Amino acid sequence: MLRIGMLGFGAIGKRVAEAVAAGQLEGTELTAALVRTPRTAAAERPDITHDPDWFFRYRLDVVVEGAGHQAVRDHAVRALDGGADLYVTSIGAFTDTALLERVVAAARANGCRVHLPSAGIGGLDMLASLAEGGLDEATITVRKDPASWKGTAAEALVDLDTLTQPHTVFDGPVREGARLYPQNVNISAATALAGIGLDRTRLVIIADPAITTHVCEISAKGRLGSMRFVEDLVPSPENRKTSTLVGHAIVKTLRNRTATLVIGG
Ligand SMILES: NC(=O)C1=CN([C@@H]2O[C@H](COP(=O)(O)OP(=O)(O)OC[C@H]3O[C@@H](n4cnc5c(N)ncnc54)[C@H](O)[C@@H]3O)[C@@H](O)[C@H]2O)C=CC1
Ligand SMILES: O=C([O-])CC(=O)C(=O)O
Repeated sequence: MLRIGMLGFGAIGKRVAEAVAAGQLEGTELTAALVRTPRTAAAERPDITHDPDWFFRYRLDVVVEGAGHQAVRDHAVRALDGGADLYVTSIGAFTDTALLERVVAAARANGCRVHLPSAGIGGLDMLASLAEGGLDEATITVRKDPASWKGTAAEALVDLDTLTQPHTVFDGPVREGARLYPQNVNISAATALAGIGLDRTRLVIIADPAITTHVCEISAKGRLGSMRFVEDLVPSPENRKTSTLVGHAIVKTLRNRTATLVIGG
């Protein structure tokens, strides 16, 4: 039995829990989940806690983070020191390269692995393959409706409520943009780490009143050729900043862990 600990129980964590409960992840149990604040729901589900010491008392094979950058900073090394493999979705936390190095060192010291899953972005397999031959340039554009940028740095740049035209709220290196928008563009950090890195990958972020979905595009060029990938995804009713697909993608990634036949990757 694969024992999963979930950091976060929102749009992503609940989808993993649903999949386990529905028998869609064979041989897997959701052993415990860690959330930020004490919740009444914890009374209904004793396996959900806000107490890290309680969470880490469980023996876990896998810890899946779907909680945010601070959770990566606070709990990633501890999860690995406990002997679990770690899946991180808040990949923008690794714009802090020293943190990534600490996490990888902890994994190595404990004989564990760190996974940065595709989650909300496609095309990383192709991008990483292109990078094997050397990449000259890579750009990721993240376009979401104005409501998805509420509570972010974009609010200081533009009135999101009265926007009538697409507005570019960031254009620069991923290392800077993924830090500025921690809940919305983790996919840009995944793209950068798969390709030509956090400083050389260009990130363009657009608040677009003409759309109601998340439209993200990767384009890259190198010695082996070029690629262009576009996705157009439905926002999660649980968290508008997150695409509904992300939780499903994590379920697929976890299924690949135990599957006999693995496609892609
Ligand atoms: N790589 C990717 O494609 C994507 C990554 N993400 C990342 O996943 C995170 C979670 O996304 P959602 O599930 O939509 O968020 P959500 O807001 O629906 O749920 C977040 C959950 O994490 C918990 N949490 C927050 N901070 C915590 C902390 N410091 N320690 C423990 N628990 C904590 C909250 O209590 C809540 O249960 C995002 O903030 C983002 O960083 C989100 C979407 C796509
Ligand atoms: O689900 C998405 O739209 C991507 C996302 O929020 C992120 O990368 O943080």
